Formats: sequence, structure tokens, C-alpha cells
Amino acid sequence: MITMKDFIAENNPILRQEAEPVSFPLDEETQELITEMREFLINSQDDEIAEKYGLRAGVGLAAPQLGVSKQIFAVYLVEYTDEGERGDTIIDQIFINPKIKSHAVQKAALRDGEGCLSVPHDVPGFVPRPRRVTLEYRDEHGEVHTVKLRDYEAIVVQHEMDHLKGILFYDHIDADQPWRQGDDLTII
Ligand SMILES: O=CN(O)C[C@@H](CC1CCCC1)C(=O)N1NCCC[C@H]1C(=O)Nc1ccccn1
Ligand code: NI
Repeated sequence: MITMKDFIAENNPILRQEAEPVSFPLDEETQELITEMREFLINSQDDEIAEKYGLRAGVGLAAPQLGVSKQIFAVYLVEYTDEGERGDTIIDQIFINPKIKSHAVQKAALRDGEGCLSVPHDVPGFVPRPRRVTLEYRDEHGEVHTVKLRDYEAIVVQHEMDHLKGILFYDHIDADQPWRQGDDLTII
């Protein structure tokens, strides 16, 4: 199973590389990787398992974070009830060779900024991203899908897309005024 020791260090050059496209049908190794990436996200959001294995809870994971420079990321986003029970699944998906086909001009940023499982320290500041994106990707079977995402889901997917392009969230933070909220920035 994937644990935090499988994450490469923040200064590892692989995190700054452009990841390679994946060919289909997927080979055994890639299929195994994909299964493990999704499992990691599910495990990391299970309090007991996360506690037992020292996992940082994550909602998304990109292959380059594990030192694998392939255009693959996983997102596992579920709703939680007030009692912390697992609710509806919002996104449970493997994205392969993803492409942003179009995006809104309007920007959105998370109120508390972003973090990254590959960055073991806080970097404060808004991370402005297009508020809506249209994403085309292949699933693990090679099927092509196109989805429109907005707000939090759009932010998560763009954070992962950045990893495939060697970009880290703090590359987007305004160095002079990290918490500057221009009039075209929606805080969510
Ligand atoms: O590339 C992928 N990463 O670096 C994992 C990141 C991805 C998110 C960061 C901002 C948008 C996508 C991640 O998930 N986090 N960032 C570091 C610590 C918090 C954690 C997080 O937001 N956890 C979470 C959120 C909701 C439900 C469960 N867990
Ligand atoms: Ni990240």
C-alpha cells in the first residue's frame, strides 16, 4: 500500500517535469499504480487507517508525486455528514492524459489557501484558478470523457493537472500580497 514514504521530496526534479502521456491498453504496472493511488486516497480519509499508517488525508494524488512521471491523477472526493459519516461520492475517478479544453476567465481560490502532500510546510496565500473548467480525459479503460467542473472540484482537478506540468500550488501565490483579493477573485 502507498504510505507517505512513497512520496518523493519537494525538491525532487521529477516534481518539476512535464509528465509523459500514457499509452493504452495499460500495462500491468500502470494498472497496479492506479489501483494503489485510489486506495491511498480512500485510506487517507479513513481516520483509523490514516492514524495507523501516518497518512496525511488527501483528496487528490498525481503520479509524479510518487516519482512516476506519467499523466495520471486520482481524485476521491466524498461528502461527509455532520456526524462524519461518509455521504455521497462526488468524484471517484482516475484521470489519464487529461486536457483542459476550456476554462472561465473568472477566478476562484480556497479561503485558507492550498497545501500539497508533496510540500511538508505551509505556504500561505490565495491560489487563484479559473472557477470553471471543461476537462477531457481517458479513464483506466481508455474511454474518453469530457466533464465540466466548477468551484472546489475545479480547484482540485487543476491542482492535480499542475502536477502533470511540474507546477506546484505556491507558484500561483502573489509574492508581494499573498492574500490580495482582486475584484475578479471569488473566495470559496
Ligand atoms: O496533489 C495532491 N495533493 O497534494 C493533495 C492535496 C490536494 C488538494 C489541495 C488543494 C486542492 C486539492 C490535498 O488533498 N491536501 N493538501 C494538503 C493538506 C490537505 C489535503 C486536503 O485537502 N485533504 C482533504 C480535503 C478534503 C477531504 C479530505 N482530505
Ligand atoms: Ni499536490
